[in-house]
Amino acid sequence: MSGLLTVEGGTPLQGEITVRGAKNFVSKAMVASLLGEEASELRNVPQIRDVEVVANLLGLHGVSVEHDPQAGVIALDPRNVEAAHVADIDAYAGSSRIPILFCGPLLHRLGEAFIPDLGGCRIGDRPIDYHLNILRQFGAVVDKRVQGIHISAPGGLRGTQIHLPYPSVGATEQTLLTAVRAQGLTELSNAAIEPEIMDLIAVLQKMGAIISVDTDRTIRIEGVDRLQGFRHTALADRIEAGSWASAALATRGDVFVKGATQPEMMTFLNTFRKVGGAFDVRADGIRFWHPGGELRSIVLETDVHPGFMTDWQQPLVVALTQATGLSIVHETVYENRFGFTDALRGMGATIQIYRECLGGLECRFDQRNFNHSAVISGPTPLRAADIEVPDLRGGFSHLIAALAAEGVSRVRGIDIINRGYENFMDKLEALGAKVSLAEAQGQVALV
Ligand SMILES: CC(=O)N[C@H]1[C@@H](OP(=O)(O)OP(=O)(O)OC[C@H]2O[C@@H](n3ccc(=O)[nH]c3=O)[C@H](O)[C@@H]2O)O[C@H](CO)[C@@H](O)[C@@H]1O
Ligand SMILES: C=C(OP(=O)(O)O)C(=O)O
Repeated sequence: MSGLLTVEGGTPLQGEITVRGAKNFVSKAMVASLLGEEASELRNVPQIRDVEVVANLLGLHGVSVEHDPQAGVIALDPRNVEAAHVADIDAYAGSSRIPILFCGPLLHRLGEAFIPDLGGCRIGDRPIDYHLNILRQFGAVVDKRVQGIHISAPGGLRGTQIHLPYPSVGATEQTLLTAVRAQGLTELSNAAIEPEIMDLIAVLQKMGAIISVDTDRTIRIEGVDRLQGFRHTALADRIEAGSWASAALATRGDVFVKGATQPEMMTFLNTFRKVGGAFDVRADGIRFWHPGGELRSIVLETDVHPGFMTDWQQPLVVALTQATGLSIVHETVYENRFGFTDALRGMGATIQIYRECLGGLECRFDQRNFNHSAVISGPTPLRAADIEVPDLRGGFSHLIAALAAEGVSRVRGIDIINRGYENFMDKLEALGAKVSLAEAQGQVALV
């Protein structure tokens, strides 16, 4: 789906949509299948670009992948894993951040790997220094090339003690996926403990791994000689659920998000309630709605789990433009995640961005030249505009703003949104949004 999206705003989103498995878990579980000596099966898999990219990368490595997108089932058979040709793999440069997580499994299976340059959202520098240091600590040899990285483990991989400078999600997953079959014990301190990581640990345990998680962010992994396949149902995508919740709030709507689950969304739900949103947790999902009256401004800091996650920040900021008073948002996870507010200002929002830390959390960006705090003054009516989607969550936020704005907006580059939001055009239609898609050739298709 490429092209231009026309959005006639001003209609509250109303109805029901379904959210399936988490983008930030499913792709990692697919990589974990490489470690098994038998086939694995993953359920509740959403039809999003990141899943497609990882399926293709696994295919290039000889994994047989059978995907039933409708049923959300993916079967992965890694029994014939082989090194992929560099040229083929390189075609995936810039496609997502997941290739870096192939290192550990491929080193165990083949003794070497080639990793293309990474993609993902440009919301900061996103270095991979933790990943490479971790791999070196396990005994890997890292050879950075002009494009991509070649990695080998001539002496095998041995368990080690790792302390993360920051509880990075990817670096924690890197450690898990490498340690489970390394020789001996690995201890990881200051680990990330996001629900998606816990679900990955559940998958690895099903495969035969021995992993314990302490309350002080220490994860211990006892390496084992072999792992089997797994059967697992992915946890729900709490980012997508939070995004639709924010869309309901910003458009004064009422959306039942089937599949959304409470435990992983506790922090979001608290914030949603403080802003003045209403929700009802049901057995099969969560209903989110604007109860009428004014929304309240809040002070918010993004943080690692169990804090308010950074990926919820961008959609919620759009709703905050409709809250009365001054809201303050301190982004402590990424140094450059407020670029999307330029377009919101163009639509009438009053948002100022600051280099200073406007919050009390310890922040790596203090006294550095990063625009990582925002002050939002509301409520301000939003007006339609022409918008270019900058990244996944920023793009969805622009879509929310267009839906809340009076008039007809034109949103370009919506393809990026497919990376993390399954069938979002169908969902918008189900919620009564007035949207139409003009394909690249200029044809307009009503949805
Ligand atoms: C595919 C996926 O799961 N993406 C999620 C994952 O990204 P990802 O795993 O890339 O995010 P990390 O948790 O690793 O990044 C957190 C912070 O650590 C820094 N860092 C990270 C690694 C490193 O080697 N060096 C370094 O400095 C990053 O620049 C960032 O400032 O977690 C993020 C934080 O919840 C989410 O926003 C992303 O949606
Ligand atoms: C930043 C995100 O993802 P990625 O790490 O895949 O870029 C996101 O999902 O908001």
